Amino acid sequence: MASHADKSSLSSKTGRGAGSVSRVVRQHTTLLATGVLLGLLGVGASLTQPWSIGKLIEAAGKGESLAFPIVRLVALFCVGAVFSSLQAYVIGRAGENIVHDVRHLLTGRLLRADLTEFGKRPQGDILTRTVTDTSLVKIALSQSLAQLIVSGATVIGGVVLMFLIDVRLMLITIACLGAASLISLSIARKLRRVALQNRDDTGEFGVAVQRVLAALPTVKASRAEPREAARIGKLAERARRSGIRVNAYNALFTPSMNVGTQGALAVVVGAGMAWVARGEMKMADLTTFIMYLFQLVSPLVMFFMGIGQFIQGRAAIQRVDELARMPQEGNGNEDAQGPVPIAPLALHLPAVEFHDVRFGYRRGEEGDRTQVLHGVSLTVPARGLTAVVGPSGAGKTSMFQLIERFYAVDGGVILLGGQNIETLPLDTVRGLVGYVQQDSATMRGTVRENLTYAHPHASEDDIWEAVEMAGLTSVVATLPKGLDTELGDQGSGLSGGQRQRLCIARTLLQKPAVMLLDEATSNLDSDSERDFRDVLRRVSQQCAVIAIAHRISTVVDAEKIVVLEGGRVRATGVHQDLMEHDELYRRLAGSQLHAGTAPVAAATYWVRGEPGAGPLSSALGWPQWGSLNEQTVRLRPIRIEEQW
Ligand SMILES: Nc1ncnc2c1ncn2[C@@H]1O[C@H](COP(=O)(O)OP(=O)(O)OP(=O)(O)O)[C@@H](O)[C@H]1O
Repeated sequence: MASHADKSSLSSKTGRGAGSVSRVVRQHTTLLATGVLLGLLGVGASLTQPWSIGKLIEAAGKGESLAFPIVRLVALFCVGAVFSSLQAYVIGRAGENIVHDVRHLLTGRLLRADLTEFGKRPQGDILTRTVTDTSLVKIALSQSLAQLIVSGATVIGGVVLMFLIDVRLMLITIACLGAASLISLSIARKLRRVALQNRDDTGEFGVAVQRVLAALPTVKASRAEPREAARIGKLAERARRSGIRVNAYNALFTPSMNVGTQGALAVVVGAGMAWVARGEMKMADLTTFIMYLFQLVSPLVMFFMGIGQFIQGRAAIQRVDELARMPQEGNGNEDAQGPVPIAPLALHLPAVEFHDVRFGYRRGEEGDRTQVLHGVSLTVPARGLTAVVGPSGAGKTSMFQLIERFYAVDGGVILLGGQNIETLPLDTVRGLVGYVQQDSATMRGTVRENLTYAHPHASEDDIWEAVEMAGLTSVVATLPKGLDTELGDQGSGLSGGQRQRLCIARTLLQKPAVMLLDEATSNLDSDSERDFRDVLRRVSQQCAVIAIAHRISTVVDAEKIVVLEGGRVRATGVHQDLMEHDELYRRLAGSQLHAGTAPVAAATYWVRGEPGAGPLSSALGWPQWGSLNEQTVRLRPIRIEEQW
């Protein structure tokens, strides 16, 4: 994994460092400039304070009235304090505005990100960049930048005034502070390096934690807790070590400046007092000089710290810019088009057509692809159930993802209601197509929020109709707060089958023109699945339903069945035809059947001890599928190894 330093230098080489963040910052320059101006006014006030103290000492020495010098001094203190707190508020506000806009921009781009590119990045890394790095951007572009300007101005102003007071003392001061600054600069350089390393280490720790949290049940079921704890522990240890190094350099940084200042102070006081004693210098001037020297220390330290912070912040800016440059769906023009009214699809045209569609997932560099679909052509009528069956890895889910336009085809064309989907706005495509995914995504939130996710303004009647159609009414009745029951992450609080039905109800509520069901019934029990078949019948009279069939019973009823193998359409027809003419379909029909009834079938096989009654129905004279009812199917024995 390349370090940030490497990435940073790469970015600057390609000239891509200044990007989205700098565009956001430009929108806040007025507020930032106001903050800096207030800071400079505060600097002006504080630089006149030692001069005013000198005047007070002079007046006291001459026995003049002290009232005016004291009032002037207090007024300068107050003005300085007001400007400095106003500056802190305005700069802080600008910083919050910047971080808000950067996060808003990033979130928008992440939500519209091209899925291929998105899939290449660890989610923990995306989270770190969106949350932590944006905070560093805020610090770099508001606090550190203002700190650099204000403390820089204080240092320059102080140095000039000290030169005016006494050149010899100033040269002594520059020599001492210069030596200390050189040491501090070299420490700052090392500090930056270890701080970047610490950010990398902390980021890797975050990625590892996120990875196990996302798969905690798997970790537990695999008894991998000790291994994961050790692995994450090592990363935490690495972050601790680099954190300690950061701390060590930080601990050296300020004291090295302090030593320089204290050295300068000692020499200045010694030499100055000698010159005062010899009458070569006034006591008031020496006091003023020493006060400037004191006043110089803190801005000087702040200046160097500001440099360190700004450098770290620049690395964060580059990381954020890199994320914001993530390729976008539809070339990023989707939002510009705004919501487009969605017209229903024409009934006389097929709902979906694939014409010689070729597709492969991009891996790594451009051009490096895993070819998945090799010239798929098929037609899905505007009404009725079309089933897609095929062995695992045949490309069934990939076809659905192309219809949803999660990915773009490499060749051929997909038509939705007679129109090329690539020419339709994404919003229209996804409004027309409802998708129940294989791993049925349910989210944290109430059941109602999950149901209305694709159709937030659905009426209560529509919600209950969808709940009823998906067979969820009795489930909702048992929930403590009905539709307003809170679910945990990934919908925990419901069973797998209930979550799946929830996703089906959500898609029904969307009233899509095309409904894609990716093994949507895999978690349903036989009774629920039978009810759902009725639902499918009804829904398929309202729209086109394309189902990746897990259960053979879903396929039996389908108006059209497409058999996919190795990314090619191998056969198309109705169940009976395919059983008669397609060898693979016959085989698949058998194995899908077993997948749904495996435990029963396997147990039957071994208990009965009828090894002769094997699974290859046609070979062993098994009855034709059409003549089987569900009960016969459930009792049919299979070999144990077929489960695998
Ligand atoms: N995001 C991805 N990146 C790279 N390759 C992928 C990706 N998703 C799927 N594939 C590959 O594409 C091929 C087809 O996958 P797909 O999920 O479409 O198959 P499927 O027929 O739906 O399989 P299953 O029935 O097991 O769900 C597989 O070889 C798979 O490894």
